Amino acid sequence: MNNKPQNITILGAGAWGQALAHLAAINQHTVRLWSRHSPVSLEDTLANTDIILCAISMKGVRDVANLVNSVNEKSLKNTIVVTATKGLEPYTTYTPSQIWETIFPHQPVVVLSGPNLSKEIEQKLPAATVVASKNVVAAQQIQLVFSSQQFRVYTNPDPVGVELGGTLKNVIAISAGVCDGLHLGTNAKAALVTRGLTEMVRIGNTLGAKTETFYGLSGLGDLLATCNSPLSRNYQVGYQLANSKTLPEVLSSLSGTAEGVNTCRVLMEIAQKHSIAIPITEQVYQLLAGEITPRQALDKLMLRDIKSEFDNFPVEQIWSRGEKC
Ligand SMILES: NC(=O)C1=CN([C@@H]2O[C@H](COP(=O)(O)OP(=O)(O)OC[C@H]3O[C@@H](n4cnc5c(N)ncnc54)[C@H](OP(=O)(O)O)[C@@H]3O)[C@@H](O)[C@H]2O)C=CC1
Ligand SMILES: O=C(CO)COP(=O)(O)O
Repeated sequence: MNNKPQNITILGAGAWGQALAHLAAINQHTVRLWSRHSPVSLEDTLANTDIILCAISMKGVRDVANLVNSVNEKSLKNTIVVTATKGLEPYTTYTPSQIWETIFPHQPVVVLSGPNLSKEIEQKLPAATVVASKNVVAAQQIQLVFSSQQFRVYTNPDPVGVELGGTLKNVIAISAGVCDGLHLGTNAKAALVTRGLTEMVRIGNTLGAKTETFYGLSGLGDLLATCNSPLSRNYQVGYQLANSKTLPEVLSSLSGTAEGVNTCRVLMEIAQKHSIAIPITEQVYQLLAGEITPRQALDKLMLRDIKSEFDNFPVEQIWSRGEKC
């Protein structure tokens, strides 16, 4: 394993790109930060790079990946691509890593995702994350690059699960913001987040992710961070909608990207296609579309048909085993 300082190019100089640049610099790596407004060309920025890390918002990932491919295809032979975006592409429903893998089929692609609110990382507070790849060696290499006293990095062999955890929780974080904005209390919030995790697992399983990944840092961990912190932009969207702001008003005052807004639309397409029940996401979708009020969304969730808690574990099964208590 190569523990030498690496040349890292970070694509995207927003909140997350800058925080990751800080984390990489702790271990003496050479970091170049690029955005579409950079004075230095992408070609020059990518010269001799060992690692490309993408922290571009979902809407720009494909364009930027194509740009990287067009300017520097040959010299990227041994380069590891790391993706840190948390979103889904409309129409294709691809995750960011699937876009990178399609455009760079011969490069190792690593997903980096976890409970990582960039404002806390900028304050040098401790955090943990997950790096996941089909290429174990590449994931271990990225683990070495970023591990420090401030940032604890775990590997995971389920890149789709790790990526989807970070992406799907954004929609639930919007609903958690609504819950707090309406002052619905701790019981309601616990119920919402727990049932939200069930929705994440249902979608994740359909898209090929492992259930246990959603109970780790990149799933439950990130869900807890974003559903409980006013630093989360997605949480802020929900909180402010519950305080009578319109979506355009919220988005125009928000610093940075709230990916959950677009992810929610893509999830509705996926759920319809595969007949997956995602009641919380559905209410968030209707709320974002201005079709219902936060109170109406709450009523709809509370008055759904009563059912067993677990999809594949009906309560009748437990009772028939004599475990009723
Ligand atoms: N902030 C956080 O705490 C975390 C964020 N993330 C994820 O990282 C991603 C980026 O988030 P964050 O840095 O906060 O967002 P910001 O809005 O702060 O930054 C977004 C970056 O993406 C670039 N960008 C946006 N659209 C395009 C495009 N069409 N073409 C090229 N570049 C584009 C922006 O460039 P420009 O300035 O030119 O618009 C900017 O560099 C998101 O997917 C987010 O979910 C993941 C973990 C933590
Ligand atoms: O993904 C994040 C923390 O892990 C950042 O959340 P927001 O995009 O909601 O700010």
